[in-house]
Amino acid sequence: MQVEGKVALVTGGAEGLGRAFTEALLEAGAKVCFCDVNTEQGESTYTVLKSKYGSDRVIFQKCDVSNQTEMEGKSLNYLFRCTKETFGNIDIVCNNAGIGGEKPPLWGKVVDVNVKGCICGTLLALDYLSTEKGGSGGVIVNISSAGALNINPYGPVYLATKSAILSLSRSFAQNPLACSGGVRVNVLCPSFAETSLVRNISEQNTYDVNVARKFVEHTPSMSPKDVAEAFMELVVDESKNGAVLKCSKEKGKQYCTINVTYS
Ligand SMILES: NC(=O)C1=CN([C@@H]2O[C@H](COP(=O)(O)OP(=O)(O)OC[C@H]3O[C@@H](n4cnc5c(N)ncnc54)[C@H](O)[C@@H]3O)[C@@H](O)[C@H]2O)C=CC1
Ligand SMILES: CCCCCC(=O)/C=C/C=C\C/C=C\C/C=C\CCCC(=O)O
Repeated sequence: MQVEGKVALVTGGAEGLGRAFTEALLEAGAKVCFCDVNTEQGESTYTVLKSKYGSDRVIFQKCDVSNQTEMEGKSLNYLFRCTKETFGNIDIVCNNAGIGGEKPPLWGKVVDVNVKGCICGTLLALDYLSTEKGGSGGVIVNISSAGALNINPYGPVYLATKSAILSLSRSFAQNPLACSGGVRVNVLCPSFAETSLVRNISEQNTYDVNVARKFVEHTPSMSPKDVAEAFMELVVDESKNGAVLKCSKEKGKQYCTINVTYS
């Protein structure tokens, strides 16, 4: 896909990986709407990006991806509508917003943000991108985790949500809604990257926090820019649909094949 002139929507773009994805898309010539629940950080990032890329190429919207109804404030429905109204089309969607939290009552919010937010964002993306519904096709990249391909005793709820994103994306890639509408659906599975999510590992979002921190310390971490490079490959390479791309500091990019049969 030629990214120049295309329109992208990124959730959770105020900082971390979402900000790096937003910048990579802007750098490649796209117009980007990024959203975040954190207005202060979002506005601050917007100020930087606007001065670098121009106010006609980037917009920031406050949005909580776990908000399923218009009544409660800025929902994903609103975000998609606003992006289309501002830029005229949507070609690229990245469902990135995600949080960690293992213990009650936090784990319910983790499911709402990571799973429901990604499902809602994927369904809306199919609606807006599909050629059968007036769109011009395009690509959805959902953000899972390298942990979703394995087990991890310290973050079972977080990793369950990331496994859900993996299955959701691989399944939608073969679904008629996507296939007949010219929409590719790919999933990125990063290992550790230097962001607030990892810096803020605590008793609330991991079991055995000291062991978890040691595990993180001993696993080489990527910069958000490294992860954005892998993300852009899934956007640009039109041969990739249903692709599962793992990336890590030690091994770089690796496409994963998952073979499961029903019998
Ligand atoms: N940092 C890492 O090592 C890895 C991160 N990931 C995934 O990458 C994604 C981004 O994570 P990071 O950048 O590391 O985290 P981060 O905490 O640095 O950034 C996440 C952003 O999402 C926003 N956000 C949180 N809840 C939201 C909501 N309900 N609605 C809208 N925005 C919301 C936050 O305010 C923040 O700006 C997440 O889905 C995470 O699970 C996956 C693998 C590794
Ligand atoms: C090789 C595992 C890569 C996991 C990368 C990832 O998604 C990082 C998430 C970091 C924090 C999320 C917060 C809580 C979830 C808890 C654990 C995740 C794994 C932590 C660990 O010690 O392995």
